[in-house]
Amino acid sequence: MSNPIPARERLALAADLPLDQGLSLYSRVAEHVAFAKVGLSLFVEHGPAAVSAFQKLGARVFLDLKLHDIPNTVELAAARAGALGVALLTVHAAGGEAMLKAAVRGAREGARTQGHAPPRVLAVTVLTSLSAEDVAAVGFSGTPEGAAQRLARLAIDAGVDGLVCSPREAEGLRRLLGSSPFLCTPGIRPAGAEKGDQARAETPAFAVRAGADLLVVGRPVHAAADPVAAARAIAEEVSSA
Ligand SMILES: O=c1ccn([C@@H]2O[C@H](COP(=O)(O)O)[C@@H](O)[C@H]2O)c(=O)[nH]1
Repeated sequence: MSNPIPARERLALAADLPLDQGLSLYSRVAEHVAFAKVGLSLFVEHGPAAVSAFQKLGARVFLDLKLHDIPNTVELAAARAGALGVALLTVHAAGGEAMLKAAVRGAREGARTQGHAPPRVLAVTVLTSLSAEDVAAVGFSGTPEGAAQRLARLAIDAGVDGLVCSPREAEGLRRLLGSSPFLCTPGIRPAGAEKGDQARAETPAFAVRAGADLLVVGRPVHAAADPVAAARAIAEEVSSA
């Protein structure tokens, strides 16, 4: 059975490009992709101007800053992000309960001061670039899936709205946490696409069937000979999964 949410609402373009190129690419694929993800490179270079530039194109902005600091610092940063009217904001689950609660509080308060809807705060569990060996080397015990589940439980209990995880972990997180957390999966690679630095990548159809709400795609669209055709093909795969 196909998912009732249109594919466009389930796709985010990772705009990890110079701003002018990111805006131009988003405009071309906007018919298939509702969210533009502003990440570290764009935000370090352009700050809030990068957010407003995508908002002017009609994009819902996913501000992927992966905040990870002491609670007071994260609360202040999340409040500034909330005030920008972003739809989604990321923090690292490994920042711990007090930091996660501070992020949610800050994001809601910042949005309220500007009359915006509060962003969904998403906690990054285990980066999709980490292999099982990397996960062991950074000191997590067990498998990436086990570590993702422990971090996810901590983050959801602290009040975040959703999680960032590999498509490989989405099904287990749905079993553990039910249908309500918003699950966002980067590490999306259409069949045959270059994996690059993504160690725990899967196809769009795999992510949808595993229970992902939002799929993040960057290089498979940027690097395609025809980015619009690539975005359309991913949207069709999402619709028919
Ligand atoms: O665990 C994570 C968390 C965030 N990301 C971000 O998603 C995109 C993926 O881009 P691709 O070019 O499709 O690999 C990128 O902006 C990352 O910062 C992630 O990949 N994994």
